[in-house]
Amino acid sequence: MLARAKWDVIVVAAGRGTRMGTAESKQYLLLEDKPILIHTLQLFEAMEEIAEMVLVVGAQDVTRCEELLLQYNLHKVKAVAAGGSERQHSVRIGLSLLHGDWVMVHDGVRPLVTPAAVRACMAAAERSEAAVLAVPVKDTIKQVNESGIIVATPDRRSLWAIQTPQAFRRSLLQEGHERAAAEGFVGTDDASVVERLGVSVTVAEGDYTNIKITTPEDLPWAEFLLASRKQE
Ligand SMILES: Nc1ccn([C@@H]2O[C@H](COP(=O)(O)OP(=O)(O)OP(=O)(O)O)[C@@H](O)[C@H]2O)c(=O)n1
Ligand SMILES: C[C@](O)(CO)[C@H](O)COP(=O)(O)O
Repeated sequence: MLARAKWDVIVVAAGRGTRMGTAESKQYLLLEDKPILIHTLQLFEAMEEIAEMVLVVGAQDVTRCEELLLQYNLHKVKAVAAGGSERQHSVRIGLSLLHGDWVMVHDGVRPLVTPAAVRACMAAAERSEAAVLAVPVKDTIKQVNESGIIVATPDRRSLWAIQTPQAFRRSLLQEGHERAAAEGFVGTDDASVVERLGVSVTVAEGDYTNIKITTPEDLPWAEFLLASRKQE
């Protein structure tokens, strides 16, 4: 039986990609034969659980992205909006354009997320109203002060590297963003604005191939992972 399409997705791609160090914003760099962002959008386009998407991009890229949507037949993207100065602002802009009950937020530069991982995140959110994809950290993580001195070594067993998508009942995410804006809070992920409401956010275990393409060495790694999948 086909799953009911009940999830909407905000794909955020309005960043400048400064850590990548390229003239072209990293979300438009080619991964194999098409832009990284297109890989990401095609993943959700193909999932029957997804009703519609909103794409949030740099103001200068709105027209370009509208043309890409036509070129790649990305019919579920119902709007392309100009983002804000921070990722959180871009999310909030996307959120204002959606009205379904359930919403996921996904980084446009995480093109390698799998449908199975997305489904695990959606299922966890449908149980708890808020869930994020994550993986246990493999390295020892330490807190270091401004002088470069280690001040704490958290127990690694409790540490997870948080990914996207992050999935929520839309009204909850909306409340979190409104509270954060009113209080001037800016976090680095979407769960943080919901945690501030005192809501428990569930972790759904994803996989280590769902990398965020951030710095130059991530590009060959993404190419390798994509090629490896084709051989599976
Ligand atoms: N104001 C912003 C900042 C980031 N993003 C998006 O959020 C995702 C994760 O952000 P990140 O990897 O940090 O991308 P950039 O901000 O572009 O990278 P950098 O910090 O190196 O400039 C990316 O898809 C990015 O385009 C966004 O939509 N709006
Ligand atoms: C949302 C995120 O991908 C979770 O790990 C991460 O916080 C984004 O951080 P960025 O600095 O905006 O890439």
